[in-house]
Amino acid sequence: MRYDAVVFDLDGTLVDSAPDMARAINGVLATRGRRALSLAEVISFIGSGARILVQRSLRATGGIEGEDDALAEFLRRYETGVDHETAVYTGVMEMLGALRAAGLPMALCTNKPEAPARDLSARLGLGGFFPVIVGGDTLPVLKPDPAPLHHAITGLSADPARTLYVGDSETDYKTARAAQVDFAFVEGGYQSRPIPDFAPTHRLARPALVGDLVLSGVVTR
Ligand SMILES: O=C(O)COP(=O)(O)O
Ligand SMILES: [Mg+2]
Repeated sequence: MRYDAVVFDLDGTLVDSAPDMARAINGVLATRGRRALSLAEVISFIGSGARILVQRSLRATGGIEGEDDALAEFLRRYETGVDHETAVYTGVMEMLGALRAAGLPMALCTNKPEAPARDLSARLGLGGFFPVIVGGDTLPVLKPDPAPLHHAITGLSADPARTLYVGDSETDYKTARAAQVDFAFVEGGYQSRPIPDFAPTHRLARPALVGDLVLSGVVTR
């Protein structure tokens, strides 16, 4: 058994995007007279998409009233600076290059809305690796519903049974499980709590190791 396609999560898996998300949400909070969130707090709120990030941030600083306006302002602020401080994790460009050279089709499946996901990928030089990018607003449902992952796999014309999903969060784990797709958990991303009943197919200390895992053609369960 070897993998014929790989789908990646974005935030906390391929890129360290939390600083720009923190700047945008703290801008929203400042205009409402709320306190600023620490980077660690923001990281703990990432993983379920922009609306949930805004909801959690408002709730943590006094209450969720005005959520729709706050979400619109968050997206405006975020979209004007998606790549100010966001960096691709070490070794990721080389790993993606190696997978592409081996002919593996690759997609992104992120809960970040599709427009900033595409913009960020393009700005960081990742866009060319991913003919398919599924964001948190591409479909009516987002992860952990399995539909976005299935949509990405279908977009690649790949076989779900031979596809690996790579992510950093409980949301990604649940998504892969619901989609019945093998899952490689990348440590050191934005997952700040232990995941209940956690049994990923693979655990990797860093995202760059996806290359060795997939290109070795060996599946260790
Ligand atoms: O934007 C989020 O909440 C999470 O994004 P991710 O799915 O790329 O980790
Ligand atoms: Mg993530």
